[in-house]
Amino acid sequence: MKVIKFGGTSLADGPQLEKVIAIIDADATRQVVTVSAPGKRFSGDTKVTDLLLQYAQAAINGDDTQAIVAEIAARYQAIATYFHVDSTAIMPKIIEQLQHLAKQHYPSFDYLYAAFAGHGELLNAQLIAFILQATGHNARFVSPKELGMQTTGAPRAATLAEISYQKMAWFTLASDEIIVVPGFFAYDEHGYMNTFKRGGSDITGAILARGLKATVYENFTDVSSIYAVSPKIVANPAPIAKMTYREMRELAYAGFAVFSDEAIVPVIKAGIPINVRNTNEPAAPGTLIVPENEIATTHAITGIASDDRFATLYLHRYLLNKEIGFTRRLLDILYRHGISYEHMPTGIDDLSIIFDKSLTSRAQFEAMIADIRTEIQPDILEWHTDYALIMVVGEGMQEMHGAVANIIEPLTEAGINISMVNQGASRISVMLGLPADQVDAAVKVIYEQVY
Ligand SMILES: Nc1ncnc2c1ncn2[C@@H]1O[C@H](COP(=O)(O)OP(=O)(O)O)[C@@H](O)[C@H]1O
Ligand SMILES: N[C@@H](CC(=O)OP(=O)(O)O)C(=O)O
Repeated sequence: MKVIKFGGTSLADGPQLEKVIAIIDADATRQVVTVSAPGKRFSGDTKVTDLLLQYAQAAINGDDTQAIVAEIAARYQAIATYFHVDSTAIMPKIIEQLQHLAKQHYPSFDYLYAAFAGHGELLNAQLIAFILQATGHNARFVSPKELGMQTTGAPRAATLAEISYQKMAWFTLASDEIIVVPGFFAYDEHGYMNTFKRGGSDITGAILARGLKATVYENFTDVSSIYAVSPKIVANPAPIAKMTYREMRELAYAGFAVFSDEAIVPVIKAGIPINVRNTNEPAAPGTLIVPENEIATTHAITGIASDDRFATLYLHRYLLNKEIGFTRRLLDILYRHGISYEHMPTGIDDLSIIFDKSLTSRAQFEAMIADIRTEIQPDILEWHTDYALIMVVGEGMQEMHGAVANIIEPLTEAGINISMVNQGASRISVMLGLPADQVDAAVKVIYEQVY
């Protein structure tokens, strides 16, 4: 059995869903179908998830929500209309669930946002199961709850409770049936809808692959390959035919938006290969992501990823490295404010902390900085919100001599100033930190150098 996941771009409208159904039909073992919410139909369009977040905001503000509900419903209606199905049997249910969202009580705004956002996938899975049935498939909608999936943690950045896998082992799939499972969300122990982080339908697919013991996890998107560098930065970059889990995890963390970094973890545990493929070119083999022992390294560097979602705090204080308990006091402040950090490179008198801006609000950061000023009293404190990281990743880097010099020298020649270099911990990557406005230029220079 294969688990297949279709991203928002693969489900944006009727013609896209038609391609998806052809892909399901082409292989009888593609029985577990995970779906995202309808994504962008064209550049500048708005994803249904983002429309739902607008709806959530309007509901919080007490604004009139009729127009936004109609806009969201129209996205589903257009898909139903394309397939000429009897939409009176499904659309009223979709509209009712949308309207019900604004009438419910939530423990906090975070729970409210999570519930609104997750409905993009919930309603799409219901609609797709309905269309599959109407077009002669033995298909049914299956909720994450029915499968035994249970979330834990923050409502909008949840993780799966480990107990879920025991429950999932009890789920039985008939030999000839197709199940359609909404991606991106599940319910917590109190029954509240929680979502994984944005892009989290990839995570659902990976959980299903592990929990239902798939032979492969096929992840269908809108590119025929994972490329050595983002096609948004370099035109026609080199495709990657095969890579390891840990290469993918590091690259995904640092900006390869094509696959979510957290989605690697469940499949690693089960050793299931991931195959990233293109809905618009289903015959292309795509990229295979496999365990470390299944790959013979062909080149030292597999990929170069970059992301500007970071901020950095720089602290300078003489004899900082001699002061016992300094780091602990600093981390206590972060802990008190509920802030997690990404990296903390240190020198003898200096320390930087790199944060992921998408995880923390501006107000939280400001309160944290105020406490650091009073409690730590650094000689210099700088806060930079436009910070980017580049990850140069490859299994072959472990044996490569002069890897860092090979990357840094051409950047220096190009006048690009790198403020942080970190190699070592993972042995398969070099991490560079730099101002966000220089990141694309730096990625191009590195790509030219290593490919
Ligand atoms: N290294 C890369 N290789 C391929 N695609 C990449 C890479 N880095 C970023 N992307 C982007 O990821 C996009 C696909 O991911 P996403 O938008 O999440 O798709 P989906 O809608 O299928 O979930 C591609 O269109 C591409 O622009
Ligand atoms: N729809 C959710 C989850 C997701 O995975 O979407 P997509 O497949 O469009 O990246 C989001 O926008 O975050």
